[in-house]
Amino acid sequence: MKFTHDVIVIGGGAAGLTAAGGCALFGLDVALIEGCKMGGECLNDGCVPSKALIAASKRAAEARERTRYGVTLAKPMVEWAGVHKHVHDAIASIAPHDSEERFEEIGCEVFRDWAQVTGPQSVEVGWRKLSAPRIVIATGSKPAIPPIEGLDQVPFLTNETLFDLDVLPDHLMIVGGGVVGMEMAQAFRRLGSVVTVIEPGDLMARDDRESVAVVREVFEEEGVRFVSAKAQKVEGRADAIRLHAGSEIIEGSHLLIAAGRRANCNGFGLEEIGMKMGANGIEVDQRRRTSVKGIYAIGDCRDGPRLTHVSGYEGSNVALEITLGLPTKVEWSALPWCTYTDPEVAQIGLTEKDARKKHGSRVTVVKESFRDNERALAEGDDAGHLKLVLKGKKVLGASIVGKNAGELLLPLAQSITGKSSTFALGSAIIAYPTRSEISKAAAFTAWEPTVFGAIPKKWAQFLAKLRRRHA
Ligand SMILES: Cc1cc2nc3c(=O)[nH]c(=O)nc-3n(C[C@H](O)[C@H](O)[C@H](O)COP(=O)(O)OP(=O)(O)OC[C@H]3O[C@@H](n4cnc5c(N)ncnc54)[C@H](O)[C@@H]3O)c2cc1C
Ligand SMILES: NC(=O)c1ccc[n+]([C@@H]2O[C@H](COP(=O)([O-])OP(=O)(O)OC[C@H]3O[C@@H](n4cnc5c(N)ncnc54)[C@H](O)[C@@H]3O)[C@@H](O)[C@H]2O)c1
Repeated sequence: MKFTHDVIVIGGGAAGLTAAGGCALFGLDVALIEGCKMGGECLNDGCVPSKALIAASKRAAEARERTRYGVTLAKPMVEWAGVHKHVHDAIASIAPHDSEERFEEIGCEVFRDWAQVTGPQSVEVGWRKLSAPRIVIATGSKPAIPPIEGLDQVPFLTNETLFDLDVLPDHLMIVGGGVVGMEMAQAFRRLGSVVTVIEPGDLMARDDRESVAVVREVFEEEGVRFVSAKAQKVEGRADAIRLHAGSEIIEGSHLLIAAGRRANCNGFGLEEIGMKMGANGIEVDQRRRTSVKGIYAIGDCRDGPRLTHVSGYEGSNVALEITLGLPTKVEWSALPWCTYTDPEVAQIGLTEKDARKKHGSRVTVVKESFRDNERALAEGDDAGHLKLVLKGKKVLGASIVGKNAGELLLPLAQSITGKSSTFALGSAIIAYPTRSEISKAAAFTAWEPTVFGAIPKKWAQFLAKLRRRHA
């Protein structure tokens, strides 16, 4: 069979761009197909706008605490048009990196239309029929819309519309206290909205409970209200929405649904070619191969962790497998993630709870507080801690809550993957005063009983005795 390309990549988000770019850099003929915006969710309605909004909200929060360190700031004036512009300027500044022009330059043939899979090796896009021995599905996900009575009758926001708001909500009700719900709750509260989060289960359920408790306390101090119930019914109209949750009726101006994701895996031909689907996404093996030979699925469209760096990781794995024929499995033992609340909650590897489930009583935990970190004390910002989850001296995971916690994950990634030991981390020279010292302190604490144990003590005493005798 004569193929039009070596590989067809469907989806121009983090996953698809990495796979397509990687294959093109090895000189393959790549078709890259994107039906909507290049850059996908992360750039257009995910990470980038949310982090830009968080940056604006931090500035407002800083000014709201008028006098600090003996310095008084003016009362913050939040101008929504300016915040909106900042968010969209941030998107525009990163857009060239993900653009059609850049990927054409790298060597991809870029198609800006919706793809339809017509066979295990063929795809139609617009009027073109493409074929390749390998296809990569990287079609992402959509916000999941929970079954709430009346939701089809009232206007509601999702991450796809939130960043286009033309006014700051008076009262934002958020259904879902997961990652999106929590990041946006604090951002909008700090910008001046009244915010109510409706969550029946644990807030940020995947994270360490002690870390989340620190965040919850800060949120409550800042005035975010939590309702511990399921959103069951909504009614009303724009600017006057009533939401029923448990025994409460909450009235707000805007409603944000942040209740998880649904994979984009239907309606473009995958079922017709017999592709197996899992509970929430395309079923894949560890090499991201689907049940249809020659077709891979990566990123948010398959079941599994939904994060930009995971999409990128899977994209490069699949590119290596396709270009060099190297079977490349995913490996999650050092998977990091970070929720950009203030304080941040960062996690890598296993939480204490998951480690205990897996390794039982062999798990030990070392906890260091930022109250013992001199940089944090000097800055008067010492909320939070680092928990090192260990089996013997091996790091299984770490949970950090505190200012810039996400920046502290790198040495722990190296420790989990065996590229650096806890001993190396505990004895490294770290610039003073930095928050990174907390990782060194935790690693050293893990070694303390061994370093100052009976044998080294006896040896030191023996040497001291010898010295007294012979000096
Ligand atoms: C508010 C919010 C904040 C987030 N913040 C973070 C963060 O801080 N850090 C982090 O790691 N993750 C974050 N995420 C998650 C992150 O955005 C996603 O995990 C990531 O963008 C997924 O990338 P992807 O390439 O798999 O999918 P997507 O980016 O969704 O890309 C899929 C692309 O495929 C296209 N497509 C779909 N079907 C077809 C078709 N048939 N034909 C052609 N094109 C098609 C779509 O138009 C889309 O552009 C956030 C998510 C949200 C909602
Ligand atoms: N910083 C980051 O890395 C970051 C930021 C934002 C989003 N993301 C990614 O985006 C994805 C989606 O985030 P999310 O917050 O939408 O999902 P999530 O799965 O984190 O949280 C969804 C929450 O909605 C709740 N919920 C569902 N139905 C409800 C109802 N009827 N009433 C009240 N609550 C209800 C659930 O109990 C759950 O806690 C995540 O997979 C995450 O990985 C990552």
